[in-house]
Amino acid sequence: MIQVEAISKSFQDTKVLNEISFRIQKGDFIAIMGPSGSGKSTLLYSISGMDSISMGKIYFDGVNISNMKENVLSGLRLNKMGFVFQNVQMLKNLSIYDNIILPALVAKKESAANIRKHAKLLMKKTGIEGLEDRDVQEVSGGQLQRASICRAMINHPDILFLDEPTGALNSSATKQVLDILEDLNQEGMTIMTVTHEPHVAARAKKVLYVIDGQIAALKEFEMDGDRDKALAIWLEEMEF
Ligand SMILES: Nc1ncnc2c1ncn2[C@@H]1O[C@H](COP(=O)(O)OP(=O)(O)OP(=O)(O)O)[C@@H](O)[C@H]1O
Repeated sequence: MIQVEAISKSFQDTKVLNEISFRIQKGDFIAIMGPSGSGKSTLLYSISGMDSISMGKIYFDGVNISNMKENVLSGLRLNKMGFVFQNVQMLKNLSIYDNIILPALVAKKESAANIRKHAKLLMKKTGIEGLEDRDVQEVSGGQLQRASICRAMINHPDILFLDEPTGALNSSATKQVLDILEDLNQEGMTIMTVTHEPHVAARAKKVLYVIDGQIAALKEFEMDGDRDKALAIWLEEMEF
């Protein structure tokens, strides 16, 4: 689905990504781990076209998006990609429901009835049905993050990008969000998330470990094993 070819990115004189190459296949669930400042978020934002790159190419479904005009790229992001961040970015003057359906209203791909049906389904799936009319300030952090997953999914994206999605959540809210991500992935959604938390990365199928803007190692999990243990052993063996 996405092919990353030798991408580099610099901020002023500092090279933050250094000739990174890899592929994201449909149905992947990839966690990007690595020390603070290693380039994890920059990598996520570069792949998703939110950030420009200095060198290299990124192909999305065979189309080179690294030199696309911003208006074409923003259409691609709206229609094909979903985004979830650590600090939920929702409009405070809209209800939870209106925030969720907003990208669909902007995309204008579906009828109002279909948007409503899809939003209701997503809210049910993520366990936040009944919160439609609440203000953003009237729900918990975990509920708000689940609402942002609904919003990210509303336009039926091909891939979900997440940056530390559980970083601001307590352990039960974290578990709920991770269970949702795992369910979505089992239904076929492709997911890429940045995390520094091993218990989050252990829900993924693959872990990319980034050091100094390069992929230091890649781990593929055996899906039926104890992934928390396998990850801990791998991180220790690799001396990460
Ligand atoms: N807009 C920017 N301008 C200048 N330098 C930047 C900018 N964004 C990131 N950097 C630098 O690029 C490097 C990588 O940042 P990035 O946020 O990708 O790291 P990270 O691995 O996600 O870190 P963390 O785990 O702390 O969030 C850091 O040294 C950071 O200071």
